[in-house]
Amino acid sequence: MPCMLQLTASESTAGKVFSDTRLHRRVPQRAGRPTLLCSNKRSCFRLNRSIMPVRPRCAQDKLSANKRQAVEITSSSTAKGASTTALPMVLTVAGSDSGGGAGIQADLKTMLACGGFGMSVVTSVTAQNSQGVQGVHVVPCEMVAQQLDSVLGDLGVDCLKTGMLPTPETVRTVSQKLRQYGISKVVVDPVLVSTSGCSLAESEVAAVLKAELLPLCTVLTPNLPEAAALLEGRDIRSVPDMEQAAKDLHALGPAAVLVKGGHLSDGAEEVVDVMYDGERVTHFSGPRVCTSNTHGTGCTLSSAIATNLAQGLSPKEAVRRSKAFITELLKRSSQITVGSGPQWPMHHAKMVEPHPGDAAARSPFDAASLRCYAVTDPNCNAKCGRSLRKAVELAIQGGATIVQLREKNIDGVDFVAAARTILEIARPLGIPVLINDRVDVALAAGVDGVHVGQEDIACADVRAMLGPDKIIGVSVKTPEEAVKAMQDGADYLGSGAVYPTSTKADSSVIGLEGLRHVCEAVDIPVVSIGGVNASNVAETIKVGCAGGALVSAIFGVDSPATAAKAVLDAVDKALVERQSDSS
Ligand SMILES: Cc1ncc(COP(=O)(O)OP(=O)(O)O)c(N)n1
Ligand SMILES: Cc1nc(C(=O)O)sc1CCOP(=O)(O)O
Ligand SMILES: [Mg+2]
Repeated sequence: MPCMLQLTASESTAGKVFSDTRLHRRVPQRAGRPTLLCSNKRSCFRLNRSIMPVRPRCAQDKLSANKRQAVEITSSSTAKGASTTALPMVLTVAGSDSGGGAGIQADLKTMLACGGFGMSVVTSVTAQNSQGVQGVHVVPCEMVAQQLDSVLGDLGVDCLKTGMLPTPETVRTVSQKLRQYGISKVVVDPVLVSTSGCSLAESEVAAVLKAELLPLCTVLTPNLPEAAALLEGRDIRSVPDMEQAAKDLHALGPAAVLVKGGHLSDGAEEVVDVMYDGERVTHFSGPRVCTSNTHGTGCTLSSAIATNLAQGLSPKEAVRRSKAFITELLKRSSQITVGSGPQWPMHHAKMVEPHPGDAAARSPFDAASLRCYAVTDPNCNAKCGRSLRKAVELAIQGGATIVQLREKNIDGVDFVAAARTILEIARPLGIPVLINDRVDVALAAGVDGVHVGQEDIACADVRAMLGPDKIIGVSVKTPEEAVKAMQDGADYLGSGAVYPTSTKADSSVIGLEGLRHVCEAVDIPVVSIGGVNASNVAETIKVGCAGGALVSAIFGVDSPATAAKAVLDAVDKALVERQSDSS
């Protein structure tokens, strides 16, 4: 991984860094009188002078216009409204981690990865790396206040998060500014001690946090040691203990409390975080990711929550998404080696750059391939006295656009051999061949993909095994299953049974309405299956399908070619009608 260290003065908006030691910039002052800010790498000072207000250079620029509006609002001492810019503006008030894994640095990386415009107020400068914390330099409260004024008085904030607040005075300063600017969305990550055991806050900080900051807080995110510290050293050893702690912390003022369970040593494979919002307790579970790359997880989670809140999500939905984000980030970072100490950071770029399984990392799947989807069946072929190869040949002759080999009674060796003979027919014609259930067979035969159901190997695992370029189809019955499959890297969904079918008698019927809900929930193509034939396939196109998947209507009849042609004609006609209806 390329590592970069830049020595520079910090700029509280994080939009750019001071790169010139004699940088002069005019910034509007809240009271309406412009201020000339002079900064170099050793000092930063403010000169109040009577100079002409600066004319905005890009009057048409929306952001600039919004900034000006924010200035007008704040110059009458009111906080900027959350919707004055289209960007979710997120501010972290925290300590700097020179190692880049936690603190301000992790916060800004997270805000970027989650789609926020990250800004920063530095409360403390720490010298830190993978081995621990070597030094802490507290930023004077006047400078913390000045940074807050710079950001809140000009750019505006949709959500603010706090991290390391090293002294009681820092907590008081931040709380006072939150009240002054009327900041209504506040995430408090009560950073007290570093993972390596170094104290990051003076001992009186917990008491002042409770008295001053928690009453202003929207979501409080303590881990178990932090929750214990805020509750007079209470033992928290189980999920019921966490629930009680969340309720007791809620009584101190936050609208919601998320007690994180990562430190619970109960041997469970799942990590459960517990949230209490004054009405109900919610559990958020995710797999425990086995990795040393955990430095900065608390900062990252709280920043993700802040960015999601800034985007208008409810606290519960913001936490749910942020938990999924951190779990995925931990997985994707688990192999990264940085530094010689015990604690390695995560690499947030892993959530931005293409990853196997992301739609962006794969070549787009052509939904037109699904128009006439022929799914083989050994019983149909036996009944009609045809070999698998002959049956597929006829289906393709008639117009089948994709073939799935659903050979349930065949062993692996024969299955691979059969798949290779089908490839000989299909590949020259550009017809994709998929294997039902068996990822090993698909890999060995080199076919185009796999179709799996809810009881088969999980889609995300299939994607990890097949890589970004193979086609993966997943069977779903509900919108929830559909969204999950899409997120896990499916290219298309098979949804049914739309009508009763004796080919898979145990498949419950979802009907056309069930199919419509699935189609509406996702933006990957859906193919209908279960009792589908040339006479009813058009109905499934009307509710949003890209095609029909058929077993008996193609392979259980005298002429698979004629049957496939009738299906393809019906689908194409229905697609044209759907197109003209919508235009
Ligand atoms: C296109 C398509 N859709 C659904 C299925 C069913 O898959 P699954 O639920 O795994 O059931 P089996 O086919 O394995 O019995 C499918 N095969 N193809
Ligand atoms: C393989 C399969 N999957 C289904 C599902 O509901 O997911 S129904 C089904 C059988 C479809 O066979 P026919 O076209 O003969 O009805
Ligand atoms: Mg299956």
